Amino acid sequence: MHLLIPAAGMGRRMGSDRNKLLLLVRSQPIISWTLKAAEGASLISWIGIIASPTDWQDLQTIIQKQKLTKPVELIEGGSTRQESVYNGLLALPSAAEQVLIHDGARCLATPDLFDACALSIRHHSGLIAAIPVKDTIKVVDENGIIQTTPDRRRLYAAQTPQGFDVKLLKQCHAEGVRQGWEVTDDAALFEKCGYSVAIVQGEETNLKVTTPQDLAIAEFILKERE
Ligand SMILES: Nc1ccn([C@@H]2O[C@H](COP(=O)(O)OP(=O)(O)OP(=O)(O)O)[C@@H](O)[C@H]2O)c(=O)n1
Ligand SMILES: C[C@](O)(CO)[C@H](O)COP(=O)(O)O
Repeated sequence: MHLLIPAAGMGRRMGSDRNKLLLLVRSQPIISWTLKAAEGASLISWIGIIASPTDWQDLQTIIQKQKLTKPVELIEGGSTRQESVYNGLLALPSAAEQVLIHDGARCLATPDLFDACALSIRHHSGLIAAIPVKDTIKVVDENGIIQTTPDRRRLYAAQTPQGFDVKLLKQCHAEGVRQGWEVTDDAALFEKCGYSVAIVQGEETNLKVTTPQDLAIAEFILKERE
């Protein structure tokens, strides 16, 4: 199974002056933890890291240090996650029929979660890891006044890995460019094109390291795993 790791973000919400994926958690860059999990997944055979060329040298050093046994390629990122993933899809080896996409910033995902998604893609052309939401969610208007309270039993928080049939996802990205759709995950493009997307049980600890608080939580979770 081919895996694409979007890693070309700026980390604005982290308030960092460099790509947040190069920040250290338990003395290792965030991206190293993500790569370690991908390396540990038995069904992943190829890894593409989508990143800004300014980070390629640092990434090469990290890859070499980790002595990964799986082939790793660097692919140029875009100005949004959506653009970065599309670049990644276009750079996949021609043999790739299905793909998993996993945020570099979700460095706590386990090898088991990658494998569960890789197994499930055999039965679905689109899937995402997701977990039921724990809070009551409110939909508000532009003035911050609550409009509705959706039934929580039908609400899931989207995570990655997300897995797709490569041909279909490429079509959906191309349609997204034509229509000017701006989305925050690949499942949204699949949904907009009318394809169904299944849910694979995600992991509560599979947080996306977005803010300094997340960095502290990731530090704690990784320490607990030692
Ligand atoms: N142009 C972009 C933007 C984001 N990403 C990647 O998409 C994932 C999820 O994005 P997010 O956590 O929002 O990362 P940033 O864009 O770096 O954060 P922010 O929105 O706070 O700037 C990250 O692994 C990030 O590196 C990417 O590959 N290309
Ligand atoms: C793909 C994702 O991680 C699912 O939760 C998320 O949508 C990434 O988007 P972000 O808005 O850039 O955090």
